[in-house]
Amino acid sequence: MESRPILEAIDISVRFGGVVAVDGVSLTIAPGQIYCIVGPNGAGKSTFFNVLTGTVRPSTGRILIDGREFAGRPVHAFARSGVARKFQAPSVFPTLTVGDNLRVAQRDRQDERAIAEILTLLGMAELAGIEASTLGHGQRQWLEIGMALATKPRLLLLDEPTAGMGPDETQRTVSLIRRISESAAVIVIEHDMEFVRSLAVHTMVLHQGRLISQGSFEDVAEDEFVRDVYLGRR
Ligand SMILES: Nc1ncnc2c1ncn2[C@@H]1O[C@H](COP(=O)(O)OP(=O)(O)OP(=O)(O)O)[C@@H](O)[C@H]1O
Repeated sequence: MESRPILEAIDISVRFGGVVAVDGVSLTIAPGQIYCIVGPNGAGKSTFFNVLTGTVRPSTGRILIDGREFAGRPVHAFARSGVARKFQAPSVFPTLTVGDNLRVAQRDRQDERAIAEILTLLGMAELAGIEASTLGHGQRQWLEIGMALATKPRLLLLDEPTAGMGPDETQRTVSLIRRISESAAVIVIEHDMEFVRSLAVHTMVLHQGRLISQGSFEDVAEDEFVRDVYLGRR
């Protein structure tokens, strides 16, 4: 049975002056689903994410969370409804311990059990007491994902979570995202096609603001138009 969608983005467009950054894109995501959004630079991926998290108001289109209209509502209303985001830019507090970074990120009363669960999920239970500044790049990225999880999201948006990671860390991130999807839907923007291939989920390709292809990774990778876009022929 199909679960009820958490979020529906319907025919979203975003204009910045003369630039149409997002042009009529729709997406529906239900609990447990994972989507990947790919596309060349300037395709509109980040702007679309900004719409889904409430930081950019769409010029036209509707955002429904649990069936209620959210377009134009403030970013904290999206967060309160369970939409969380890990940014590309670092947000870890380097002088705090790993555990304290997670505690700071918790919105509600401190929940030590939830912290312990997140540390286990991240594979970083042994590192709870160390200063975040001493973490390697991959561990820091995972901690940031953990900080987003500390808000107990129902929908987690990840913007290039494997940027700067080697192949092993990238594969660990694939496993981590699969485990996260047991409790939250996940949408990932990613440039690393090996990651997208491994994750093997519903993939959406944006180009010049438009959704030009979607389906399994294999479907979109074989799409002639998508190949042309990536090879710079369009
Ligand atoms: N605040 C803004 N004001 C004006 N134009 C913007 C703004 N934000 C984005 N744009 C433009 O909108 C288009 C889409 O940009 P966006 O950052 O969403 O693409 P992207 O797919 O995330 O690219 P990248 O992979 O490089 O991050 C680009 O032409 C960009 O220059």
